[in-house]
Amino acid sequence: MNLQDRVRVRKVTLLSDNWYTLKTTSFDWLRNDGQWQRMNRETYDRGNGATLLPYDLVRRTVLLTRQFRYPAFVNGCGDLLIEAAAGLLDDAEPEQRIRAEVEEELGYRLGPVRKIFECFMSPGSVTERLHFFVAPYDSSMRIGAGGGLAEEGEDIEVLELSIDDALARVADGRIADAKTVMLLLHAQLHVFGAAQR
Ligand SMILES: Nc1nc2c(ncn2[C@@H]2O[C@H](COP(=O)(O)OP(=O)(O)O[C@H]3O[C@H](CO)[C@@H](O)[C@H](O)[C@@H]3O)[C@@H](O)[C@H]2O)c(=O)[nH]1
Ligand SMILES: [Mg+2]
Repeated sequence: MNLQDRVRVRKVTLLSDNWYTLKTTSFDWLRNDGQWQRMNRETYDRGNGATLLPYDLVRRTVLLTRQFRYPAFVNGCGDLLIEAAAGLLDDAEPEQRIRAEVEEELGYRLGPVRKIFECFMSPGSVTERLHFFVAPYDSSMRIGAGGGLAEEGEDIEVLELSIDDALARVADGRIADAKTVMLLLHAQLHVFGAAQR
């Protein structure tokens, strides 16, 4: 049965329309046992995003960012967060947006990029679909210091790590951002791993 035939939306209420939007929706769901069940779910809509891991196969390095994330801080994170460069699409194409974001945050103008997958990062409450990319980089692509847009409150450090150091930080929890862990494990298996075989 088509999913559209299992959901009957009754009422959508806008709870917050400040920076992004938060809604609560009352709907009926047709359960597997054939019964209709009434539900309420909140959805936080901040649009879709893209993220990218630049890698250097010769030097066995990757480029990451380090920045303050208030929602992580308020949930007990006592350090700046190490993350892959990422940004919201603002209705642009994912590849075009992530290229611009890598220039702003990392200061590199990339050549070809490769899409690897797209994922819902928190599908119980956040609508966002995140597009994942990897791309080779080298020093000739560096066009600036990166750091993000200060006028938007971005205060980003650029971090170049060996892939082994980055993976060690995933293992001991110093890298704890989901998109970044996903990209690094992908790179271990399919980028650096493939290059060794
Ligand atoms: N004033 C204000 N500014 C905000 C607010 N929330 C975000 N911003 C600003 O909005 C901009 C968003 O920056 P981007 O680089 O486009 O996005 P991002 O925050 O890095 O998000 C990326 O990472 C997220 C977390 O991993 C991803 O969820 C997201 O898809 C994206 O890839 C930043 O300048 C940030 O300071 C807010 O509530 N108020
Ligand atoms: Mg960003």
